[in-house]
Formats: sequence, structure tokens, C-alpha cells
Amino acid sequence: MAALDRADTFIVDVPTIRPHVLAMATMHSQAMTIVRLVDGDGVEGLGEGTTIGGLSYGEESPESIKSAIDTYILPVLEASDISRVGETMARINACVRGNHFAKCAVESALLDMAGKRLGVPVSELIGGGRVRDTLPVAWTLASGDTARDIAEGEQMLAERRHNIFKLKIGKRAVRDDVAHVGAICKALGDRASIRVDVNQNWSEPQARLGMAMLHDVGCDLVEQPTAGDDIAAMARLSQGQTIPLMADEALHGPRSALRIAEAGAASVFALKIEQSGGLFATAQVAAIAEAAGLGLYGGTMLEGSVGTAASAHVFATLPQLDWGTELFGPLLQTDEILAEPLHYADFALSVPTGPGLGIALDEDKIAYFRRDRDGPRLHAVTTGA
Ligand SMILES: O=C(O)C[C@H]1C=CC(=O)O1
Ligand SMILES: [Mn+2]
Repeated sequence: MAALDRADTFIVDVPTIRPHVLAMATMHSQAMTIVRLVDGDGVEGLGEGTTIGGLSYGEESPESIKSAIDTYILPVLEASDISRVGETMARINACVRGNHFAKCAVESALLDMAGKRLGVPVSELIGGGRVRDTLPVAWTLASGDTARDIAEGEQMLAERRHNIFKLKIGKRAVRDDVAHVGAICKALGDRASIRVDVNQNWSEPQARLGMAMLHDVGCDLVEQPTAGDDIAAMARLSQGQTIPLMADEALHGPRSALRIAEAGAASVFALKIEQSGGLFATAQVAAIAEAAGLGLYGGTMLEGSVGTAASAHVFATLPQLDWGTELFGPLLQTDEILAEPLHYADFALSVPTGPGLGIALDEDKIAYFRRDRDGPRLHAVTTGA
């Protein structure tokens, strides 16, 4: 039996190392909603709820994640035995609909505490347990400028940090975007895998043209070219094109995963712990993909180190992770909020080995970056597309 003793939910704004240009927003900083739970024995659990560009990516914002946790989820935790993670999450699911990002942050904190109590990493508490200690990590080239992207890619290859690159497209005309991708494939493509993410910004005819052209210039994968809620269009594209289509925004947990798999609407799933509704739900999405013969990729919502560590623990349980991961979120930020940063080397991220998530916050950094600190504030800065 464990009872909740203290909880703190706060938003942390950390600048990005350069503007990050996506089809729907340009990021200059990242806002992470961190939840810290402490039980009666002083065991602490951490979770993170993070999205991209305020409300421009999905239906939850940093502020709504905090409000859902404080107003509706904490009262459930106060009345629960929080050592029983599955039961506690079932109680939360019974009285809070949707709000997957908020639930994921809380489930992550509960699993962090459970792992610490049991003396095992969170990865041993998910699915069949941990099967790998390192994860291949992609980097997103999204400066908005082709020459700068190529220089950045060269630097990542020289440092042996990344040899998988995702390009954010969908903002410009299809042919201009393909020219940008083609130039990067030509410069880096024999030493790296180049993929694109359209973030739903193409119509079906644009996607038909774009996917065919992208295949011809040497691109390996197209992520969410069209609207995530139009499964029929995704199925037509996925079955009619040679280049593989990866589902991202279309995936919201096991039910949507089953619908997409049944419809043949993707050949790869981008797994995201927040979009799926938590770490357990992500493992269920992965199981559906594996049963359907689909490829797996470990996705990110550009979380900082807490959410990235939680994602890494889930992805470390997957025997087949054919497309690698993109768990580079902490590297996009100017400052690290962990006492000891996550370890990136040789094109891979090391999955933490300590009990729970295996991480601890840097309290000085948190005091400085939390939005509700005293003194001058850095507000999340995001410009529209
Ligand atoms: O996949 C997305 O849409 C979100 C994200 C992942 C990498 C990146 O740069 O943005
Ligand atoms: Mn995506």
C-alpha cells in the first residue's frame, strides 16, 4: 500500500538551440509539463506531458495538461493505493475521458515510483520486459534552410551522433519540398537514411504526387502525409505507393491502431507514449503492429529528458524496432533539466539502467526554468505556420 503525500505539477519553458520549423508551427522554445509525485515513504515519481506548438499539433496544451492533472487526476490519486499502477490508471480512466498526454505523464510518474520500490527499471515493468540497452536515434533537420540542414547533417555524421534524418516538409509547394529533400538525399543519402514528415499537410492528390517523387529522389519513408482522421485516404496511398507510409497523428492508442492495421492504411507505426495514452497503451499499440506485420518506429513529441526516458523504457521492450527511434528531444533544447543528462553516443541513446526511470531532476535548473518561478518569465514562444 502506498499513499500520495505530495504532488507538484509545473510547466518548464526551455529555449530550442535553433528555430525548429514544422508545417504547423515554428518552435523557439519547448514547454514541458512536469509532474512530480511523492508517496508517504518519500519515494518520488516523475512524468512529463509535452506537445508541440501549443494547440497547433494536438488537442492538449501544456496548460490543459497541468489543469487536467491538478483538477481531475490528483483527487483520484489521493484516494488510491498508488503502488498499484494498473488499478490506479483504471480508476483515472473511469472518470477522465481522453486527455492522453496528461494520463501518460501521471502513469509515467507512477511507474517511476513502482520501479524504485521494486528496484527495477521501468522497462522491466512493461510488456515482456527489456530486450535492449541502446536505441538508434534519428535527428530532425528542420532549420527551414537546405544548406543549413546539410551542414547540420554533416556535423551529426562527423560526431557519430545521428545517421538517420527526418525532414519536416508540407509547408511549401510539393515540388519545392521534394527539391529540398532531393538535395539532402544527394548530399547525405549514401551515409544516412532520409525520411520526411508532412504532419498531415498534403491533400490526397498532393500526397500521390509527392510520395512518387520522394521515392525517386531516394527518400526512405513518408510520415503522415495526409489528415490522420482520413484512414481511407491513407489506405489508398499506402497500398498505391512504393515508398512506405508511416502513421503518426492517426494513432491515438490501441483502437485506432487496430483500425489502421485492418484498413492497410500504413506499413509503419510511429509509437508515441503520450498520443497512445501512456506506456502500457504504447506497448499494446506495438503488439497490434507486430501481429499485423507492420514496422515500428519510436516517435517523440519533442519531450525533454523525462518524457524521453519514459519513451526509451517502452521502446527498449520491443524486439523489432526496424525503423529506430527519434528520441532526440533533449538535444534540441539549450539546457538540460536532469542532474545527469541522458547519454547519446555512436548514433544511439543509452536506456537508463537505474530503478524506475533512472533519472533525477537538476533542482537549480527547474527553479530557474519553471514558468511559475518568481521574477522575469520566459514565455513559450511559438509562431504560427
Ligand atoms: O513527429 C512529429 O510530428 C513531431 C516531432 C518529431 C520529431 C520532430 O522534429 O517533430
Ligand atoms: Mn510526425
